[in-house]
Amino acid sequence: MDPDVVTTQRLEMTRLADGKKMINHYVLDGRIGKGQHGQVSKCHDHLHTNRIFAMKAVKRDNPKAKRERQYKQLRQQNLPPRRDHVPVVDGIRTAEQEIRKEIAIMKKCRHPHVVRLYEVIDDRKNDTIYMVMEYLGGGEIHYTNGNNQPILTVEQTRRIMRDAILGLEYLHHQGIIHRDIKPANLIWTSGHDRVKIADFGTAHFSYAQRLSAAQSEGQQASSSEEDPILLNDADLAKRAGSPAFLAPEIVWEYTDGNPQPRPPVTKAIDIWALGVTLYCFLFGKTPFRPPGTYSLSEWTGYQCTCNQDWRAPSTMGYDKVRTGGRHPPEEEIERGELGPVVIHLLDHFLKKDVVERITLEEVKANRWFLLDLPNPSTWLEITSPNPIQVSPQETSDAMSTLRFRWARWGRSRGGPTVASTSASASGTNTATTTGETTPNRFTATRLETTITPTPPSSKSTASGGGGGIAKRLAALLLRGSPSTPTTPTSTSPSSLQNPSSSSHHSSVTNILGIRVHRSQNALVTEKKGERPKKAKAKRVKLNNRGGVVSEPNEPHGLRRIRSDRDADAERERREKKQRERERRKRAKASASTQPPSQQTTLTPSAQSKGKGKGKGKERQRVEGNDHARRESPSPSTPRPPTAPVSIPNASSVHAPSPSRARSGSMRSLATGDQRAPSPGGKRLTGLISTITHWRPSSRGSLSGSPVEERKKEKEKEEKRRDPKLSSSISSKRSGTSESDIEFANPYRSTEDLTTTKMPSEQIPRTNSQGRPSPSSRSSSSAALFALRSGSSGSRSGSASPPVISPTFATAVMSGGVTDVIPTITGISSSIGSTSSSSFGGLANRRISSWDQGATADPDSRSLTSSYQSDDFDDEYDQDGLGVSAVDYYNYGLPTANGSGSARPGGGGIVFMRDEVDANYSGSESDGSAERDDQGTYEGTLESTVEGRAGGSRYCGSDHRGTPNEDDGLTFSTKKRREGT
Ligand SMILES: Nc1ncnc2c1ncn2[C@@H]1O[C@H](COP(=O)(O)OP(=O)(O)OP(=O)(O)O)[C@@H](O)[C@H]1O
Repeated sequence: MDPDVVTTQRLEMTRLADGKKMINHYVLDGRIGKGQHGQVSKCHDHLHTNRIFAMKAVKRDNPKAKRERQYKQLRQQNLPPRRDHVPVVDGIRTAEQEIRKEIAIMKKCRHPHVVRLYEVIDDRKNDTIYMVMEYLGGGEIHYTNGNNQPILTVEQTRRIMRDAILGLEYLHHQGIIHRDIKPANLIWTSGHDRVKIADFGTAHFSYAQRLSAAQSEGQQASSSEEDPILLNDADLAKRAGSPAFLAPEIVWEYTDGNPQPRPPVTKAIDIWALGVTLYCFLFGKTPFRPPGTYSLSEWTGYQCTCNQDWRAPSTMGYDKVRTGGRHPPEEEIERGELGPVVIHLLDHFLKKDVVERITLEEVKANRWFLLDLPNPSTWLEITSPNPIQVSPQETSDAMSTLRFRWARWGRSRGGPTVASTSASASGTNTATTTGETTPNRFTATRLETTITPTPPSSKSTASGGGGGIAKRLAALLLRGSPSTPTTPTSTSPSSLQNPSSSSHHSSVTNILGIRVHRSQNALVTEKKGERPKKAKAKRVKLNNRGGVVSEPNEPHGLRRIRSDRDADAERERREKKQRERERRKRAKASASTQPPSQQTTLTPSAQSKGKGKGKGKERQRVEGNDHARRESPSPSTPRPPTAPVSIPNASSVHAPSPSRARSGSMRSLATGDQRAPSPGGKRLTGLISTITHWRPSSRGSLSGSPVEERKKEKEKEEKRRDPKLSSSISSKRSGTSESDIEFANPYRSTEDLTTTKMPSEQIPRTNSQGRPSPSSRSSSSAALFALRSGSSGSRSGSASPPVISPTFATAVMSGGVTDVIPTITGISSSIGSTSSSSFGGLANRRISSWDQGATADPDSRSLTSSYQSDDFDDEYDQDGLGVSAVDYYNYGLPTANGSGSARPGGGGIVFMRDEVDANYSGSESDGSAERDDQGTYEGTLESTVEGRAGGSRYCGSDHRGTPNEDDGLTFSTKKRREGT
């Protein structure tokens, strides 16, 4: 309900000196239209003469409407013919009832393509009700020259139709069925730059539809008290509208043979009417009339509507575009020839079978409608009244829930900037074990922006809401008919590097949903509690190996959030690991006798020291690049052996990222570069889902590797020292431990899912020090998080916050949205690295596919195996906050200059990223790279985000919630730990 609609119960009528009539403060400037229910006058505010309105005056007891009702009763006896554009209204309703219904419906509407109601002057002492509306100076759309020839070009038709579709989509989303869509009710604005839907005299409010739409939004449908005069859905079957535009299901009784049962009357009647309108625009006449007739009886018209096919003249539009006939050849449609494509679309508009009729979603995605749009996917998303959402129920079996709040990351870190985020994007994941830069092997695709045809025979749901998830996804992912498949295009380098570019936003906007996943490209971590000196030594060591050192200002340090699932399993793993660790300690003690040359390392890792689980988490402080540079590797420093990895078809597969840090790894959120401040600092709520599921399979994957060799040596040593222990080890090894599991390489079987090869120029380079660029330090668990603000997104205003969309995740994983995350290396890589394997898994709602993605590739296995399951930073965990920073990317309408985005209170996408301190050498001071990271991490988690948007485009926040006045968005996380 538009709260801005004023109801005035006092009417004052004044005659001004110039003879003009003034109603309250509105001075009438003359009549601009007259309809069945009343007349419409132009008027202006007498105090503000530049404020112009349209005032519709409707008599409570409208004699004309009364006559019309009587006339209708006569018509039912098939008596006199009538004009086919004059509305008919079945049912005995008084004029006052009609006008009240119209007012009630208009009060609900606030949309750029729906005429807006400002004020209702309803004085009970007066027999007329006045509706003050926005003034549309362009008048109603004329489409014929009076000789049944079109006067609109095909291009003009498309633009008009696009506006009408948006308006109608909005109405349907509100539960409103217009029932009288026709050219005369589509009115131009003064500049003829926009068309709006008017005349809600016969509109119908469908409780069922509203309910459906509301449910999809997680909102409460308005109560009947709020909508006292709205119709029962049974009224829909009554004939209302203009005869030539009535759908077959409304006049179903005219169908030859009178088939049973009667088809349902739904919002599809508006789509039919829109199809008839389209036909009118294209051909200058209505479609269902016998050839050669200019006027026809209602009965004849209905007969035609129900039983005859429409004809397609050879040309359409004022510009006489060739149509290809009623049934144009398939090849021409597939080729995208304008005429055939439009006829094809019209064919789907005018399906007599309501089930076969096209839906508005499909219409919107039709390539003809998208033709001149600079960015169709953006347009589709931002014009959608119903963003993709998945109910909590839909995700519950895959995820558990954690809530977290936005808080400011304010510790030793400087204010993170988008620039730094951007800078990091050009980097890469780095295989620190080899000391060489490993290119990001992610393949990036973007959602297609080329035009694809409408899916030809999608079913129309009878009373569906604004948009089903599946349909939305289908539209977003496929957006086209099978005959003209979507062609993924590789993301351009620029789109990957510039988050604020328009292309970036264009794709971002195409995805509303939440996807958080854990990447496997963590490199090395620092251990909590480790003394700075040691950390420094580690960094040096890593540098010497060509590793990457984290910057202290790394803004994306979102710490890991513990899943509340698999607690038992996790506990078990911890215990197991503890045992393992103790054993290693012993082994290490014995290994210290070995000459350093024998102590080969593959993956830098660090061994926990002196602390138990939980509290024993170690975290290495990151001190920054400059520091690291000072400690650049000396030429004499030997490089560690290269990990024996081989990646089949490495250039095209989505290689999982290099290894994650074992401990102290953090998760960060990175969102879009800009976000328009939410008005008034509205709270933002959302849900982040994190899928964490790792089976490092390290032993299996590292078979034959130096690490494995080293382990074997250690075990031998242990065996020598402690035969009992070693026997247990060997017996354990003989079993099928998780880490022994060999995973099939999914890339071979899912090559079709890998998309475009990453352009060589995007392959990250090492920096001048021979290290990978700083950006590669951080790996990412990418989280795409749709933030919504305002009433629908606010905690108070919405029954359900935006939720994760597994289907959306699929879109992400399929690479379709990679270009929305151009600058965050980890994110890009993590998405890219898992896209092929995760696609199928997520499509089937199987999160384990993620795990496969992480482990299937030999490279990833060796690297991800360094990831530790219990890598929480206790220092942070104590306060239960797990998120350390967030970057916040807005999506939405590009601003006028095309750079930023301006969607106040709109959405955003959050990328959750695990910070990986790549300088974590993992080696001890003695040079050994101890791997105590052979465990697995499995689990899923889902976090609810609530944020507060203030003003700045980016802000970090202290993970403990310390607000920063300068920051526009703060967040924190409440996470649950388990198993400690
Ligand atoms: N907001 C407006 N701005 C400008 N002109 C308008 C506006 N609303 C209506 N009109 C004009 O007034 C005419 C009649 O308005 P409207 O269709 O609302 O009346 P009606 O009595 O409901 O008509 P109908 O007979 O189609 O039911 C329209 O055809 C249009 O030309």
